[in-house]
Amino acid sequence: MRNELLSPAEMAEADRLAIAAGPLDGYGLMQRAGEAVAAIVLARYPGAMRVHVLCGPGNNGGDGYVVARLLAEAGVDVALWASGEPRTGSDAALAAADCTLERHPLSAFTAEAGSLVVDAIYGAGLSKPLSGDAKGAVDIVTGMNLPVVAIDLPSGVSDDSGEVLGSAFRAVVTVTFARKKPGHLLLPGRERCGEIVLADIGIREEIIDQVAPRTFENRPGLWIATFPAPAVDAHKYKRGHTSVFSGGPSATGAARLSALAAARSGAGAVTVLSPANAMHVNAAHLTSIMLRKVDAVEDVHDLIGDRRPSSFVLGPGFGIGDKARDFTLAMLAKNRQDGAVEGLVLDADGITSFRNATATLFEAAGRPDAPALIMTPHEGEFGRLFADIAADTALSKLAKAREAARRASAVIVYKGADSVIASPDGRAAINGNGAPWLATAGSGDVLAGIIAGLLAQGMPAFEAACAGVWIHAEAGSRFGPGLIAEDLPLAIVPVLRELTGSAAR
Ligand SMILES: NC(=O)C1=CN([C@@H]2O[C@H](COP(=O)(O)OP(=O)(O)OC[C@H]3O[C@@H](n4cnc5c(N)ncnc54)[C@H](O)[C@@H]3O)[C@@H](O)[C@H]2O)[C@H](O)CC1
Ligand SMILES: [K+]
Repeated sequence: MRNELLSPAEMAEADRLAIAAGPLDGYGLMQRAGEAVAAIVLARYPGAMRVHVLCGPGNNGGDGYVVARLLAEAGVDVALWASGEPRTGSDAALAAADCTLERHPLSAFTAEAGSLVVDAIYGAGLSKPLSGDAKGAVDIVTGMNLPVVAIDLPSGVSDDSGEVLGSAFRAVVTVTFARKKPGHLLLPGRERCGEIVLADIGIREEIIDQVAPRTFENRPGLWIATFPAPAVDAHKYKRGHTSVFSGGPSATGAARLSALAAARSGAGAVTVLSPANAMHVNAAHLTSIMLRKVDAVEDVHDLIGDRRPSSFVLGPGFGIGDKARDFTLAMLAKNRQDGAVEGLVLDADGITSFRNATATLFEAAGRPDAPALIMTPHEGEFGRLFADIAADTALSKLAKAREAARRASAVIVYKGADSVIASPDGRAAINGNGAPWLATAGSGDVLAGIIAGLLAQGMPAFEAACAGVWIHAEAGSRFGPGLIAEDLPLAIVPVLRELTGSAAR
């Protein structure tokens, strides 16, 4: 499955390469785009009394002129509303010339109940907040609650960031071309798109390969090739050993949630590392999961020497301070080559502990052969480590995660309803299968555990993080109402079963 997302620049490049390679020229691509949208309208709304096609001045409007012409040719009652004149010689001007329907100014737009709107005002070229006639049309359509089919993107949604510039349509269906764009998945854009239909307009796979996009929709196709399946001769340590640091006596539950999730995700052995004063509390609640006392940094070294855990989780319920920093740096100082530590998932208090010591953390993570560092900040934690990036309003969530990953030499899982996973090598993925049920206490602890469990089984850090986010979201979405974090480790099992089936194929 192809999961690439195209930035506006990459889409323009694909466009240019496709036109250069032929056989379609720019107007040919536009006609294919218009045909795809008209087919959706006819299939989905066969009974629409009237279709209002709203055309802007650019090529998005050009697609709209094609749609208006094709719908009228199919016998639909079409009203055509135009905002601005296409530039002379543009593909949009050709499309407008081929569409002989009477054109009304968008500033005079009115509609009737029972009609449908095709939004072709702005697409990839949106450059500023909607105003004037475009904003007026959004207000009327939204006020009347008319169904909208958006071409490429609902006008007002940025394809780069998913931001709503001023105001935007809320579409029932958005038809986009060649590949989805980040704005289809990032919030609030995702909510404005409705169902997204991807139409093939003749931009071939080789063209996309030439553009070599580095942004992806987070779906199994992105990482299934590295998804672990136990070998026939598996024994427990061969399936990976994950260790999870516990907090003190009154903060042990988070680590156990992580540990359970790591075990469910397939790590053959999992150990909770507990301070001496919390050993009894932890022991009372653990069965298959092992327990070991770890109070000082020497204990961390001993553990790594003796038991060779391949991945760690530090942060959930751990407490903020020197101990978190010392333990983290001790792990990052190990060499991956020795087969010692593959990686560390730093979450919650583990992240916050470095708010005034970011350079030390980033340097340790950037050392060649250091274990992989995966950080899983939500918005607040992200701002603690990357205050300047967080405050930069010119950057999308995608760009923020990417810049943070590069700076920290870490895989960053920037959590939220539209989690972004970014790798220091420049790859990034946007997650789209989340559900509000996942916003529950302890949910993040489970996510950290799943990622660490996958890491322990040899999955590369970026893929493990992507897979962890997707599996966690899928389990939560399928479970639905009533979900609490305790349910999640078991709820991932059916998801894992399906994935293991597809990995074996
Ligand atoms: N890429 C492809 O393969 C294909 C894309 N198609 C369609 O083309 C649009 C992108 O067209 P473009 O002309 O670049 O941009 P727009 O039509 O979105 O915008 C036109 C123009 O409008 C001005 N503008 C933008 N925002 C505002 C605003 N808020 N207020 C006032 N004016 C604004 C600005 O000058 C823009 O340049 C893409 O989305 C597809 O639908 C093809 O037809 C098929 C192939
Ligand atoms: K549009």
